[in-house]
Amino acid sequence: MAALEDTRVESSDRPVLELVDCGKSYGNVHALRGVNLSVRQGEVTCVLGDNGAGKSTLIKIVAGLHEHSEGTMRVNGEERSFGSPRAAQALGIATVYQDLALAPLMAVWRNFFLGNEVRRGPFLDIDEMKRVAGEELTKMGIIIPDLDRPVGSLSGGQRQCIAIARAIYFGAKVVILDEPTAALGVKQSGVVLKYIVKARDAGLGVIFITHNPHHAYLVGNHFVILKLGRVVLDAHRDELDLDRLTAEMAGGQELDELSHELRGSDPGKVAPAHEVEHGGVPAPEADRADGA
Ligand SMILES: Nc1ncnc2c1ncn2[C@@H]1O[C@H](COP(=O)(O)OP(=O)(O)OP(=O)(O)O)[C@@H](O)[C@H]1O
Repeated sequence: MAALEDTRVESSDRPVLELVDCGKSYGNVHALRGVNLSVRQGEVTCVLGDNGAGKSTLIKIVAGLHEHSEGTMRVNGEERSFGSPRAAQALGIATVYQDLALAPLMAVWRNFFLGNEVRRGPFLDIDEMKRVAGEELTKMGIIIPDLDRPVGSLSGGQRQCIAIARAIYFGAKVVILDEPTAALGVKQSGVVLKYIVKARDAGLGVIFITHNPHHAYLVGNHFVILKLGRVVLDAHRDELDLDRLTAEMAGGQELDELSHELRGSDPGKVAPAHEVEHGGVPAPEADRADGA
């Protein structure tokens, strides 16, 4: 499968964000152990993993919500420990959560500036905010004819794109996307995936958290699979194809063992996992929705 487009800027050699041997424990639960991750500008780094793999924990560390308990985190080569989301944002690390932190009843332009309002004296400078929001969204290829529309009336894909555009406008160098396509249908996922490519081409380091290897492979330059808090695969796009990524994500060997077991109990009904299309992964929710 080919990438959506390959017009990206030359990615830099030095990672903008780096985790070295990072770990996080909650009491005696080791949510992450020995995790190495390098995020480069102009690249999409996909972090894949099943439920409980440690994806949310990783996001929380990089977003400044939680401190890591082991290892080192570096931003532009300097060792850092954020302590708060504000500290992460100040270093250009923005997180777009699944629930988006957009206010559904507020207009598009108002959401774009939420928390960073432009004022003229004691008053909000509404004209200026509308002008800039319109200009920026258009520049980033997001066409929303009426900026006074409440954000809640837009499609899920458009909402994701506005949240990403907002992060970029306010100076993000790294943007972390927490399962941005998980709740979307095929068409809307496509809108978001195209926008991820735009963010990458604009020179951002994108961390794309997802369950879906098909979505990851469409836009990713670099793939990391987490399992039970550990990195089980860390590969560049030219080192693996979609089938291998899907099989690794599905736990190829475990699936083969399972299909072997199941075949023992009901022969003829269960195909060997490696013969099941897409490595035996059930069609993701997103792909079953109608995408409207
Ligand atoms: N606050 C917490 N206290 C105790 N254990 C936690 C806490 N947060 C996460 N864990 C545990 O850490 C492990 C990793 O969880 P995490 O939420 O990071 O996984 P995930 O990959 O995001 O999963 P999902 O896709 O289901 O959200 C799990 O075993 C989870 O139960």
